[in-house]
This record gives sequence, structure tokens and C-alpha cells, in this order.
Amino acid sequence: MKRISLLGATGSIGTQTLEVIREHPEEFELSAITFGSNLEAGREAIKEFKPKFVSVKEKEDYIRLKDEFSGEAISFSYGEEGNIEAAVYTESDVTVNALLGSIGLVPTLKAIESKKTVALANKETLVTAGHIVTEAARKNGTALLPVDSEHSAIFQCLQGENLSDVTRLILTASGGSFRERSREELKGVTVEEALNHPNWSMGAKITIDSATMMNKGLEVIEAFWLFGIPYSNIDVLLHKESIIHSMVEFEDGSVKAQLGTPDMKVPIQYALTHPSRLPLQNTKRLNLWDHGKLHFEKPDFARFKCLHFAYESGKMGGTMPTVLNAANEEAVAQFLAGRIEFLDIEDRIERTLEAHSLIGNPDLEAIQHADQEARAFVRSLLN
Ligand SMILES: NC(=O)C1=CN([C@@H]2O[C@H](COP(=O)(O)OP(=O)(O)OC[C@H]3O[C@@H](n4cnc5c(N)ncnc54)[C@H](OP(=O)(O)O)[C@@H]3O)[C@@H](O)[C@H]2O)C=CC1
Ligand SMILES: CC(=O)[C@@H](O)[C@H](O)COP(=O)(O)O
Ligand SMILES: [Mn+2]
Repeated sequence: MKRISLLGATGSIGTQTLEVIREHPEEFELSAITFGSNLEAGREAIKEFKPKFVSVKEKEDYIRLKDEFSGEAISFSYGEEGNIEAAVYTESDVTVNALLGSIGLVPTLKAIESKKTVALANKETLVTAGHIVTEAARKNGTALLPVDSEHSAIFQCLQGENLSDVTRLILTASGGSFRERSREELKGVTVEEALNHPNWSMGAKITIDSATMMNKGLEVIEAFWLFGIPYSNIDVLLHKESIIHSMVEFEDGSVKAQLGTPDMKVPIQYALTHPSRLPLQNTKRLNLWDHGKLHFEKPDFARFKCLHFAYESGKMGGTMPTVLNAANEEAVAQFLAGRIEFLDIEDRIERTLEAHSLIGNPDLEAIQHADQEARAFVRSLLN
């Protein structure tokens, strides 16, 4: 029985993780959960899975839930401390980080320091402090398992292979909600249009990131840290069907790919079961004859500048990816709140990167300061 701590249990990845646990009660037990403010979904998860530990974002919700479940053998907590308590929960073997944004960084580090296996969906953790996270995992001898579909695809392709034989990683990209639009047609697009992802049903923030192609930029940096392949050998390939979830090229020219219908339960479950697999009854099976042909093209760095910003920030290193991520989180939140236009997202990121003085080999404190400073700068640009 694998005991799981699930951070972000009420979100898109969190609820799909619950579906995987529900399908295999003989394999998985949910020991601890955290979530933000969706109390209804949180209550349902508590009633169904009976975790021993529950943390919620706000203190008043913590008081409310603690009272509601006073008759149950459940410990409650709240806030960032609660995320950390869940991440290191003694009666868990694996910590699934399905939190959104760089708030996932410290819980990830604490889980690693507690020798937990970390199944990481929270890509912002690696973008903002990849050097610290990967060094901590190496020092503690703990596994950092990718949940992100492209990185899971690469991870699956690498089973039985030597990383030293890899010459290229090829991250596929759907192109997002605006893949057919010209630069001119990106002006004045609405939040609703941006949230209309062609292939995946995801949380709001990542869906906007997909539309700006910042998601793929974050994934390039995530791949750099997970697999140690130079940026010059990490390619992005537009593939509008999202059937090939990514590919690995080896020194002999051979290329391996992982395919499947777009369903996040597959990478989530594989992170929990690898190197073995378990059945997934409700996942639609891929029949390529249904598609006839698949499409591929090079990314358009001029039309979607965020991908370029991510590559450049990643190559510069230090606090630049931290600033890229924080500025993006703040700008996307402003766009979702209707306070700025879609193309203002890349504008805010560019201006924040230009204003930042890079700090090389930053420690956690410098990372957290750069994160906060970038967010404040983006807020200062609001007219
Ligand atoms: N969705 C997807 O298909 C994919 C997502 N990812 C990555 O996975 C991560 C999660 O994405 P996604 O599931 O879409 O995001 P969602 O916004 O759907 O879910 C985020 C989760 O985090 C919780 N949360 C937010 N703030 C806090 C907090 N301060 N304390 C505790 N919990 C908090 C939310 O709680 P609540 O809702 O209750 O407020 C929710 O459960 C992201 O890093 C994303 O990039 C990667 C690949 C695919
Ligand atoms: C499902 C998943 O892993 C997301 O990151 C998805 O890949 C977003 O798709 P694009 O960024 O390719 O549009
Ligand atoms: Mn992805």
C-alpha cells in the first residue's frame, strides 16, 4: 500500500489524482490533503478518502472544518505551514505536489529533506529554483518524479536507456487557444477565449500559459532541471493533436515517443506506479486511424514571445527564471481578473526581466526575494 500526501487536492491535477486513487484502493491510501478555498470539494474528498491530515489555505476555513469534523480522527492545519506539514507527513510515502505556482517550492524542498518521493506536477517549483531542488534531491537521494505530461513522456521513453546517450529532447506543444491567430488577432482577445484550450481541460493559470506559450517555456526549463539536457538540445515542436506527448532522440539517431489520448490520469498514475503500470479503465484508448494524419510545425517565437523569454531566462540562470515565473504568475492573475490585456502579459514579463539585476547561484532567501520583487514590479505597472 502506497500512502499519499496530496497537495492541491481540489484542483485539476488534484481531483484527477483522486480518480487514480479511487480506481486502485488496493494500491493507494490518501493520508494527507491540502487545498485552498474550495471547501465543497474539500469536504467531499475528506468524506470519501478519510485522510488523517487536512490543511486549508485560510484560518477561518480551518476553524470551520475542524468543527465540522470534530468527531473524526483527523488533524487539521492551515496556510503555508499546513502545506509543509502535509508534504512531510510521517504516514505518507509519496508527496504529490499539485499546488499552483511558486508556493509549491518550500513544501517540495521539505518533502525532499524528509526523504519523501515527490511526484511533481507543480512545474513552477523547478522553474523558480531548479538548482536548489535538484541539489536537495541528489543530496537526500530522493526521487523527483515528473507528472507534467511531456516530462512523463520523456521519463517513460528513458526507461531502460542511458541519459548519456540522449542527444535531444523534443517537447510537443498544442499551440494553445490562439494557435491559429495572427499577432494582430491576439489584440483584445477575451479571458473566455484564452481559457478555451483545444485539447486539455486544465486549471485556469496553466491554460493561459498554454495560450501565451509560456507553459511550453516553463516546460523547457523544467526539462532542463529534470533531465540535465542543455537548452540547445531541448526543442519545442508544435503538434496540434497532443497525441505525441514528447520524444527523446538518441545518439544513434533513434527517436522514442510516448503517445496516448490527452488524459492527465496516465502521467499521474505512472508517477505513482513506475516502473510498473496499472490499468486505467476510463482512459480513452488511442486509435491513430481515427486521426488519419498528425501535424507538426516549428514554433513561432515572434508571434509568441514568452517562449523566447523562457529560453533566454533559462540559459541566463540565476534569478532570471525566478523573475520570469513570478512576473508571469502575477501578470496572468491580472489578465484573469480583467485588469490587463492578453498581450500585456508578455509586455509585463519583458519589462520585469529587463529591470532585474541577475543574482548568480541564489540561495533560497535570494530566490524568495527575487520572486516577491518581481511580483511587486508587475503590480507597479498597473495604471
Ligand atoms: N491541470 C493540468 O492538466 C496540468 C497541470 N500542471 C501543473 O500542475 C499544477 C497544478 O495545476 P492545476 O491542477 O491545473 O491547478 P488548479 O488551479 O486547478 O489547482 C490548484 C490547487 O492548488 C490549491 N491551492 C491554491 N493555493 C493554495 C494554497 N495557498 N494552499 C493550499 N492549496 C492551494 C487549489 O485549491 P482550491 O481550488 O481549493 O483553491 C487547488 O487544489 C500547476 O503547477 C500546473 O502547471 C501540469 C500539467 C498539466
Ligand atoms: C497536459 C499538460 O501537460 C499541459 O502542460 C499541456 O501540455 C498544455 O499544453 P500545451 O502547452 O502544449 O498547449
Ligand atoms: Mn505539460
